[in-house]
Amino acid sequence: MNQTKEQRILNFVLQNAVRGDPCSVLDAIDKYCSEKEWAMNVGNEKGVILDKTVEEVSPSVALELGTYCGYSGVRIARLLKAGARLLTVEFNPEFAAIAKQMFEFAGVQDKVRLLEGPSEEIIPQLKKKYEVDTLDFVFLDHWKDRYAPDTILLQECNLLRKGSVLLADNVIIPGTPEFLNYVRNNSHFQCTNYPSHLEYMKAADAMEKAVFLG
Ligand SMILES: O=C(NCCCCCn1ccnc1)c1cc(-c2ccc(F)cc2)cc(O)c1O
Ligand SMILES: [Mg+2]
Repeated sequence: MNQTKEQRILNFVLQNAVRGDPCSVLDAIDKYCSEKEWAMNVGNEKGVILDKTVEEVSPSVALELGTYCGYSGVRIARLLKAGARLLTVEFNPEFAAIAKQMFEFAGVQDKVRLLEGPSEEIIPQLKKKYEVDTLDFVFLDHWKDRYAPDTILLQECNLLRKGSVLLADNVIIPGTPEFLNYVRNNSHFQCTNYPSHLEYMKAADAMEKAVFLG
């Protein structure tokens, strides 16, 4: 049976990175996806914006929507303080299986909980089933037309508190117009745009930070 691109990425990591070293995992994925096959990881340029935001927030409970191969999950988890945790949501079972192995190889599996399924089903379960009170940090990187409805759903489920930070990938390409309009015209959010580039490409992209004001 032919391998998928995501399996090829994982195999490259298993053969070229160092088990238990998250940075070597990130470097291996970036090397493979810039030299061999493009893939939709947040990448190293936007990854630095993600790092700085996570370090600023120093979240106890973080949520990621859109796990893919686990690149941004490893990126976030490697920066979490002792006892802090990342919940990451992936709809695609093949991607989830790859990401699970990626987290284990990187040695961050104890900090990360991978939740398989549609975000609109999982978000309403976070409080009771996953023992979440409120979310300190949310990284949005899933279907671009789900960013806005899921941001509304997070508020409806009382998962945001004064100061909760949302960081959205791809607000230029593929683009998230509905989300940008929603948070930028909403007095309950304080927004900041971070211009960057599409992962592994020269095309312009950007990230948007939206701080919930309560
Ligand atoms: O579609 C993206 N991500 C969502 C993938 C499916 C999520 C499934 N899921 C997980 C949880 N709930 C649902 C994405 C796309 C691109 C891109 C950019 C240019 C181009 F020409 C082609 C593609 C770049 C990204 O950085 C992206 O993130
Ligand atoms: Mg993305």
